[in-house]
Amino acid sequence: MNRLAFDPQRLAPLVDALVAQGWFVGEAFIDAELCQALFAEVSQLAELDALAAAGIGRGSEHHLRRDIRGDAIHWLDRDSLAQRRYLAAMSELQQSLNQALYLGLFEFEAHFAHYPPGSFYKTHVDSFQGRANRVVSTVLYLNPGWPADGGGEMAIYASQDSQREVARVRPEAGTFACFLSETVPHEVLPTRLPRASIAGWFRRNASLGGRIDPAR
Ligand SMILES: O=C(O)CCC(=O)C(=O)O
Ligand SMILES: [Fe+2]
Repeated sequence: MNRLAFDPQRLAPLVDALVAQGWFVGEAFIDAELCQALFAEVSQLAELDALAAAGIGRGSEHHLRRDIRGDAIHWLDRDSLAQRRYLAAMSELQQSLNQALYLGLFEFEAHFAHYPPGSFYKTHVDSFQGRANRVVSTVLYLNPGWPADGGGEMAIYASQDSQREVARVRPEAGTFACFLSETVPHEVLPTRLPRASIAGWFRRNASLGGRIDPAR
């Protein structure tokens, strides 16, 4: 379980796509065995009712809006071998992004997400307004054998035009998406089946009025 969870040869095309179009999607990108372990972990958390309803906004502005987003989450806490292996892979990706793009990324935060049937996440960008904290967003999908009529795709929209869809991503286990957090609008379309993923963000150091701005 110690080897890198993705093929390093796929890094160059990922970086090129981020530069050229602001987003990348790779199928069978993350090791299947690792995806299985992560899927088992989030499924168990859902079964135990150990996930928390996700909100929007941060700090005191954080509130639930089921009309905007309907997932339940659990922040990765390095509690399992699978989590640690995934975080090691993201750390490798962070180094490549920093070397190639001088992004100065210094931290990665991520949570499991579980979307019950009928839930969705309306079109948004991931970086909160006025805070250049999240720089690159990542999503790893965890459901094996996602059916064509399962819904729950992620729609990616053009940077300058959130009406123009440029990609639609089926949430199949192993598929990995990443995109620029501040400029790429995206949406989770209503899912018909329980949908499991890990959403994560590479962050840059940011401070607010002299206070450091912690992750999450
Ligand atoms: O699960 C996805 O496809 C995207 C999730 C997302 O946009 C988010 O958590 O900010
Ligand atoms: Fe998002």
